[in-house]
Amino acid sequence: MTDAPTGPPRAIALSLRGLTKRFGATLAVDRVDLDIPTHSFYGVVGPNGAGKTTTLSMATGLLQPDAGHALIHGVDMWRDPAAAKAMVGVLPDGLHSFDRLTGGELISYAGLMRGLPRETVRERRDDLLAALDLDAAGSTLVTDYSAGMTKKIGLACALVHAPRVLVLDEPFEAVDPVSAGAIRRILQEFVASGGTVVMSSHVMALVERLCDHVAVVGHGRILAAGTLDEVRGGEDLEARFVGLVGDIEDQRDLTWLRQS
Ligand SMILES: Nc1ncnc2c1ncn2[C@@H]1O[C@H](COP(=O)(O)OP(=O)(O)OP(=O)(O)O)[C@@H](O)[C@H]1O
Repeated sequence: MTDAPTGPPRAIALSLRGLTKRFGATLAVDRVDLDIPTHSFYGVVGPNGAGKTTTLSMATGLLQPDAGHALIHGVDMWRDPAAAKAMVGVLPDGLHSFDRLTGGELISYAGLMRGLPRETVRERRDDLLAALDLDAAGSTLVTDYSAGMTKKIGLACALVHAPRVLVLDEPFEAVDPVSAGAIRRILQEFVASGGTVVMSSHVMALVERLCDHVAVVGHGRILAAGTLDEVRGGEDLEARFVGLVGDIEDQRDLTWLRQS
């Protein structure tokens, strides 16, 4: 018996091999292997402290791994960081930016740092501020931004050099529903036009709605990874997630909180 034809294998946009990171006694990421196909919208989910941010930080050149490799379209992030980083846009967790710049200046700075011509930077800055509904805030200092606005300006900085792969840590956290809709549209168009999005999130419904692939991370390891349907295995993602990472073990009642 032969297997049904599945079509040619998709190229890999981001490949992690044996990625490992320890902080003192904590093994935050433990020999992670993961392949993220090109043109996928890939969700990374896991409980608090599972190792998502540490993994994504190593994959994008923000944190040096103790062991292992991260390849962006075949280019090793830690052997050839300039070439690898040119292909990635990153929205880190808790953006530490130059918050005495205005939003517009911050996008321009990101574009110039990426080597774009001034005129291109100007055009893209204005396009991004409009697309993310930040025109009015473009001349406000980032230090005066709300959490959601800071997230949006971080996303604009990640997009300005038109990367092939976007790696986003909790892009929808603290973002209002209208802005979330704008971000969703931008990301969906990015994937439809050939880009790859990797996004961590705690919101299972959002991952089910947006992502075509998902990895579940727990205790620094990949517990399940594949297409959304493969990982769900007929359940909804939340049920599968709880099944994989385990329910909270100590279900102690806070009886002292009861009012009567
Ligand atoms: N700079 C650091 N120094 C010490 N320990 C760290 C550091 N960064 C992360 N850790 C630890 O590594 C583990 C993984 O943390 P990480 O932030 O990657 O998890 P996460 O899955 O992104 O969590 P969350 O969903 O809460 O953001 C945790 O135990 C965390 O306390």
